Amino acid sequence: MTLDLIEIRPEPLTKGAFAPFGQVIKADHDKSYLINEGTTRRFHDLAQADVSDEEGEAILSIFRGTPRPLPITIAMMERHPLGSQAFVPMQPALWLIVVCEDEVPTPAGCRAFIASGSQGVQYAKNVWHHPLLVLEPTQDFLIVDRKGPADEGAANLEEHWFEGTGAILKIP
Ligand SMILES: NC(=O)N[C@@H](O)C(=O)O
Ligand code: NI
Repeated sequence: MTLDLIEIRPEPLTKGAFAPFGQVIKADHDKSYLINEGTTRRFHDLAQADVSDEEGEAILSIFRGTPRPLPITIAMMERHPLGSQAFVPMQPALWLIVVCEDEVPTPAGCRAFIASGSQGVQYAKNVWHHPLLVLEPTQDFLIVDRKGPADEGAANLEEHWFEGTGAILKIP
C-alpha cells in the first residue's frame, strides 16, 4: 500500500511558536540569578512539571535516542493524558520535535521544529507529539515526566497511527 505522504519543513524552535504545545527550556538570562557566592548562575523555574493527576509523581530518567531511518517519516503521534513530559538535551546537537494541536492529529496538522542542543522542551499534558527524534548516532536527554500507581497500566500513553498517510520531515 503506498502512503500518501506530505512534506513538513521544521521551523526554528522559539518560545512563542511552541507556546500552544508547552514550554521551551533554555538558559534564559532574564530568569536567572547568581547563587553559591556568585560562582553559579541559577536559571530558575523554566518550566513546571504537571504530573500530579491520579496520584502521579515526578520522575527523572535519561533517554538515549538513536536516529530513525531517513527520510524521517511521521506515521503516528502520541500523548500523555495524565502528565507533562520534558526533554532536556545533554549534549550540543540538533534534534527534532513534531507536535499537533488538533484533537485528532493528521499529517497536515503537524508542526515540526528543529531545536539546538541548548534547547529543551516540556510537552504540556495531553499534547500530541512524536516520540523522540534525534539526528546524531546517540543523543541523551534528561526526561522529567510522570510515574503513576502500579496498577494504572498504559493510562498515560495514547497513540494515534495515521492510516494511509504520513509526513516526511525535510531536514534543512
Ligand atoms: N514512550 C516514551 O516513554 N517516550 C515517549 O513518550 C516520547 O515522547 O519519546
Ligand atoms: Ni512522549
